Amino acid sequence: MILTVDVGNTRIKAAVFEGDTHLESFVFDKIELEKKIKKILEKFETITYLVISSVGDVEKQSFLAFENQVKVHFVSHEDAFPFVNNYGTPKTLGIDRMVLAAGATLLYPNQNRLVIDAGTCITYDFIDENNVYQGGAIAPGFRLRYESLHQFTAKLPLLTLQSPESYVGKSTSESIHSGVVNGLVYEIEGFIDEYKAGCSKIIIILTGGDADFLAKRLKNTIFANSNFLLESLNQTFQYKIKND
Ligand SMILES: Nc1ncnc2c1ncn2[C@@H]1O[C@H](COP(=O)(O)OP(=O)(O)O)[C@@H](O)[C@H]1O
Ligand SMILES: CC(C)(COP(=O)(O)O)[C@@H](O)C(=O)NCCC(=O)O
Ligand SMILES: [K+]
Repeated sequence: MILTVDVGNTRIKAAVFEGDTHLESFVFDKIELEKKIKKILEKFETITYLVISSVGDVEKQSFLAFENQVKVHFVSHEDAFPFVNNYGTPKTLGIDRMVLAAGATLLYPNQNRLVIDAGTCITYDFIDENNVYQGGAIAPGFRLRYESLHQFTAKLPLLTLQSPESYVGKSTSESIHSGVVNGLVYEIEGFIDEYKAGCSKIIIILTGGDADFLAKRLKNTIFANSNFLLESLNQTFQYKIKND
């Protein structure tokens, strides 16, 4: 049994797997990390591995504290990955993006794949039909957009995510919601159209904390799975074990 943990820039997600079976998921903040992991390990006594993908600023020691109970593995650029990496700066490619690309490669073999992860940032990752990771894009996510409008202006209030009534905002609040939500939806649609124009067939996977909110608002029918990173982490680790 494996406990996978994804440390993002907003929050921590974790899931327990037995082989390919996803048993339970958890979401928590950085300050609760050790307490939550301890509880999960108590609940699932047969967990043997703790597998971590981290792009956030959590101390490794918080995980190493469990080394007397389980084997601890931090996914790194040195691990075996099932794709050829054609990124110009492979060492700076986010480990979460590597894991998403690995999951897409293993779960949807030999086809063009675009993974869109809507979290703190919106990341786009393209793996072509020859299993070559080609790159993608990084853009601000919802919260970063709302916060930057407030932070870098004198007059704009800080709002939280809300569906706009229309693309024509009739007040300051409506204008902000339209700009942030419709803007991001149009941006994602634009990228999808661009990728679709560039390849005959492509599978698109949408994940991250805002995947469900976005999926409802996108014209394109795409596969939304908010657990895709954790499932990919499980697949990536199994691949590493077989290929080391
Ligand atoms: N309970 C929640 N707490 C915080 N963010 C949430 C929650 N539910 C949904 N979200 C949305 O998910 C986003 C974070 O997504 P996530 O994929 O967890 O980010 P990251 O991997 O960068 O930490 C937030 O910006 C927010 O819009
Ligand atoms: C782009 C990211 C900040 C996304 O983080 P997230 O939204 O998942 O918290 C992360 O993948 C990262 O730190 N990347 C390094 C730069 C790169 O991928 O090229
Ligand atoms: K992301």
